[in-house]
Amino acid sequence: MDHLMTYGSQSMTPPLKRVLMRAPGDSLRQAKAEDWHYGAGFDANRAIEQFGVFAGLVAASGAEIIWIEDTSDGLADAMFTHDPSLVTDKGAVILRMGKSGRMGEPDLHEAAYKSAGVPILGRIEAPGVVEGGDCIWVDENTLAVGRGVRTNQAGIEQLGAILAPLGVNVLGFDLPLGNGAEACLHLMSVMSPLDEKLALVYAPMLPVAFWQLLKDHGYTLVEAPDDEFAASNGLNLNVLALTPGEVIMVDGFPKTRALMEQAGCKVTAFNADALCIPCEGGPTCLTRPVWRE
Ligand SMILES: NC(=O)NCCC[C@H](N)C(=O)O
Repeated sequence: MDHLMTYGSQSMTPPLKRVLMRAPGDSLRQAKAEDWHYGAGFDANRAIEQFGVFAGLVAASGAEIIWIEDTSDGLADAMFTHDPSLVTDKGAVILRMGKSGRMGEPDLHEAAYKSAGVPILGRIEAPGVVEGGDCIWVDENTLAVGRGVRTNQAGIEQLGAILAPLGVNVLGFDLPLGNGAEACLHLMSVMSPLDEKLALVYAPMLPVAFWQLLKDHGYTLVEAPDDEFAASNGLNLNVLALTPGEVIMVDGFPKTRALMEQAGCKVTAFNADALCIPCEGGPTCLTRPVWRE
């Protein structure tokens, strides 16, 4: 069981020990912005450089990176490894994507887990869809799941059935439509865990029952400012905890940074104006934690 213990992640802030990532390469270079809903500022070569800086920060934290290779498979969004799978203390769940261009990604994750010795606990099947960005561990027995454009009720029910034997309660919360069906809006677009009971939120878009659940669990909520949420396409809110209270954010949002620092966090920022902001995914989205402990 020894090396098999090198997975498990039912909370989102303990030290990141192992993480699944995919460096963008030719698939991103070949991507047409309009096909992928990438916005102004998209520049594949600069995005690739910025990803390199981000991966350096993750590696410097001591986390082991399991790499999925970009084999020019045309899966431009596959750098956002947070979304096609979820890892529990008993193994990985292979998800099913709500964005049609991403349907090929879960198979890449399944293959990566097989070679890394991480068991596959289950798989979301049609008509269910669930994306990892919609899943938030409120505590190790409670998984909140956003019901929206990327995740549907059938998927939430399947996930609930897969996780019930682990004693995990899966709770669905309705998301707003936001900027429309083509845009990326996950539950994690409106909340990032920073420490065990500390989270950065964009309060106006939080599902009320989810906000109540966080309060009932004793969370302190740091509220991101409207202007930086708007200016960043929501990416000021997408913050990766490397360890409790030590986080990586996208550079350029000083008010959000100061609020996290006032709440006791150590913040590192990297420039992602060609990567995260146009491609609609931040530091959490670029990582699929496989082992946190
Ligand atoms: N967890 C996340 O928020 N992932 C971001 C994914 C961005 C990607 N362009 C997408 O639309 O799926």
